[in-house]
Amino acid sequence: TGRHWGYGEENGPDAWHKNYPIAHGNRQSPIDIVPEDTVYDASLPPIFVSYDHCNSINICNNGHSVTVEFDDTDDKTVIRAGPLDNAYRLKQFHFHWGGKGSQGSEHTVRGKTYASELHLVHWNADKYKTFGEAAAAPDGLAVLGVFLEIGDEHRGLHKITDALYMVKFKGRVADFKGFNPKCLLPNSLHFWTYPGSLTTPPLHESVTWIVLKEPIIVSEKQMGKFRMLLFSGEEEESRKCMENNFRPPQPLKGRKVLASFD
Ligand SMILES: CCCSc1c(F)c(F)c(S(=O)(=O)NC)c(F)c1F
Ligand SMILES: [Zn+2]
Repeated sequence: TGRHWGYGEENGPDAWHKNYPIAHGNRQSPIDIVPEDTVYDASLPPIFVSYDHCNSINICNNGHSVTVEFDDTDDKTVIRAGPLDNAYRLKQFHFHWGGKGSQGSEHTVRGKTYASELHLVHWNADKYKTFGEAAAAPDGLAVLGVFLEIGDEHRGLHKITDALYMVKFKGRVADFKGFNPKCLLPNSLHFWTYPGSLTTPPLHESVTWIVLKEPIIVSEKQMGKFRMLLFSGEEEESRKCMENNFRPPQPLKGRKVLASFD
């Protein structure tokens, strides 16, 4: 098969444009968020996260990240309001992280990077029939981004890090039922929002980004467990630790970043 995209020297973010020219588009993600340049919009309502009847299905190593998938056949787990005109259904969440210390997030805040970034991926099921259709539409996806900062250990993250051994290799999937990602949200839902894209190929410009200002705190030990995952499958001889699976900030190209707080 052809060279698959990844985060290595040859197939990393700087090479993605060869197979995905949209990489040089006008609404690419992530971006560097400069708080002084954001616009406080008092008319922006808070976001409502309705994750009560949570229904995670499995945890998976897809060779780029570790993802937890949800049953999105009805409106049980949605976010609404904020910059959104519809209810967006939770499809999956995953993480991006570094190799050490506090590099690893995708969005940055005035150049500051965090150790990791959680992405909760939602799709506009009010307007589109399938996730795939929504993923290619300008208002199809809403991704809630949460920064992870190193400090004390995070009780909610334990359930995830304790399950990572089951999906060490690319292609592995394991049952992971009843996990409610609400426990991974910080106290404040103050957010920045801007029109952007997937941060991995196909880099569709279909994401309304909602990035929370307040990080959650996780321990170095918990982050270390993510780095024991492998990019490679069990049958491959080259064992590459899954780390630094983040795309660097992309040009803002005149986009306005709104803030829900002053
Ligand atoms: C279409 C693939 C399945 S869902 C998905 C994903 F798996 C992913 F990794 C990212 S990301 O670009 O890496 N982070 C925002 C997404 F945006 C997604 F929508
Ligand atoms: Zn992501």
